[in-house]
Amino acid sequence: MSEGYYEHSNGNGTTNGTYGEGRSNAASPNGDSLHNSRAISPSGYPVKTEPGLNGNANAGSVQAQQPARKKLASWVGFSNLPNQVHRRSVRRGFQFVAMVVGESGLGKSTLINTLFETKLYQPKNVPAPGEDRGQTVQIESISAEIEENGVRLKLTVVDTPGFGDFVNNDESWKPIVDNIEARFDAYLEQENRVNRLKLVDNRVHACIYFIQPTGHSLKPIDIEFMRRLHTKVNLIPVIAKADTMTDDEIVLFKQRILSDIAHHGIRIFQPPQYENEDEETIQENEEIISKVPFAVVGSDTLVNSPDGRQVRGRAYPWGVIEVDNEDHCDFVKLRQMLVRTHMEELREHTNDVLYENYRTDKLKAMGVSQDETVFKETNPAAKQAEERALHEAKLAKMEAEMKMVFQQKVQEKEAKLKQSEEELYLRHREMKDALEKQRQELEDKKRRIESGRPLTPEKGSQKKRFGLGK
Ligand SMILES: Nc1nc2c(ncn2[C@@H]2O[C@H](COP(=O)(O)OP(=O)(O)OP(=O)(O)O)[C@@H](O)[C@H]2O)c(=O)[nH]1
Repeated sequence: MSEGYYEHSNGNGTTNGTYGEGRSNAASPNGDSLHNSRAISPSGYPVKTEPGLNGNANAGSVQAQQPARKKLASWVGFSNLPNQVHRRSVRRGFQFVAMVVGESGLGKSTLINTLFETKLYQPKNVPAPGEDRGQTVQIESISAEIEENGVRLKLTVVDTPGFGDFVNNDESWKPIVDNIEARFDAYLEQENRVNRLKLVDNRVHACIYFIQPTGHSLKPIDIEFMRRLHTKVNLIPVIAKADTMTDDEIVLFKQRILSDIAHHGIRIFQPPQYENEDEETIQENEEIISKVPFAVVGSDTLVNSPDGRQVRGRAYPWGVIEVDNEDHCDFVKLRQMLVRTHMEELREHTNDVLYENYRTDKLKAMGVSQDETVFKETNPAAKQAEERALHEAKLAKMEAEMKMVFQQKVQEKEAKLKQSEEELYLRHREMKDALEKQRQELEDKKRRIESGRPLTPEKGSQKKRFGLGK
C-alpha cells in the first residue's frame, strides 16, 4: 500500500517521514499536529520551522547524527498510526474550557450559544435598577457534554459577570487571574499525585475577550486586562455586536485595536503557520489571521431572510444580518478557528507554553530546582571520547601514585640494606681486628718458642731466681 520511507527521529523531536497513502486527516483535519516540526517563538507561539534544522534551538549542544533514510520493501503498517490516535481520542473524548470576559450586555452568552449551537446559557435575570449587583467580579462555570458524529466534547464555559460593571474597575482583572491560576494549581496537584492516569483538564484553553463596539480604540480596562492575562491564557479579542458598526468603521476600529495591542506588547492567540502545509491550510490560516480581532454578531434565533431562507441572524428594518454569512460578520472565521481548526492547538499551547511557564515559576518559587545539564543533548561519540579521556586521566593519576609508592619503598629498602651493610662491615672489621690480634699473639708465641724463652714467664721461678741470687 505505502511506497513510503521512514526516518529515525533526528533527535530534535521531529520526524520528516510522510504518511504515504495511509495518511489520515481524521485525527487532525490538516494533519499538522501529527507530522510537522514545531518551534516556540520567544513570544510563546509556534513559528515556521525548517524540519530537521531546529537543532540550533539547542545552540551549544552537540549536533545529533543525521537520520538514516531507508526505503521500505513492503507495507509495515505504521502509516495507520494517525487512525489509532484518532480512535483513542474519540474513545476518551475531549475537554475544552472557554472563558468569556467583557462588560455586561455585550452578547457573551448569546455568542457562546451561537458557537456551539446549543442553549448552554439560559436568559439571565438582569438586576433591576438599584438592585445590588454584588461588589466583585464573579466566576461562574457551566459544563455540558456535546456530541457530534460520535465525538464527545466536554465543554465548559467560564463566565465572569460583573467585569467592568463597577464604578471602580481597577482590579477587575484580579479575580479572573486568580481563577486561571487556581485551575493551573489544580492541574499541577493532579500531576503530582501517585496515580496520574485520569487527569481532569479544567485549565482555561481560550479566553474570548469582548471589546465594546465604540469605534474609538481600546479602553484602559481592556488594555489592563489583556496585559495581565496574556501570559496565562490564549487571548482571543472580539468586537462585540459588530452589527452596530458599518464595514468601514469596523476596518478602522480593527486597525486601532491591533496597533494598541502591539504598542502594549500584548500577545494574542494567532493561528500558527507551519512549513510543508498544503496551500489550502495556509490560505485558511491567512484568512483567519486577517480577521483578527473578529467582528462578531451573535444570535441563537432563526429569522427569515429577504430571499425566504430561515437563517440565524438579527432582523432589522433595513434588512437581516446573518450570523453564518462571512460577508456579514467574522463569526464563521471565529468558529472555524476556535472549534474546527485550532481547538487542539489552543489546548496544546495552553499545556506546552502557558501552563509550563506557570509551573516552572511556581516550582522555582517553592525552591525546587533542577540540573539543566541532564537535559543537554549530547553526541554519543563525543560522550564516549569524554568518558575515555576521564578514564585515561584516572589511570594516569593511579599510575603516578603507584610510582611514588614504589619509589618510596625502594628508597626505604635501600636505606635498610645500606644500614645492614654498614653493620656487616663493622662486624667484619671487628672480627678482622680480633683475628689480627690473635695472629700477632701467635707470632709472638712462635718467636718465643723459637728463641727458647718460656712462653709465659712463671712468677714462682722468677722469684726463686731472684732469691737464689741473694
Ligand atoms: N445588536 C446585537 N445585539 C446582541 C448581539 N448579541 C447579543 N445581543 C443582545 O444583547 C443583549 C445581551 O446579550 P447577552 O448575550 O445576554 O450578553 P452578556 O454579555 O452575556 O450579558 P451578561 O450576561 O449581563 O454579562 C441581548 O438582548 C442580546 O439579544 C449582537 O451581536 N448584536
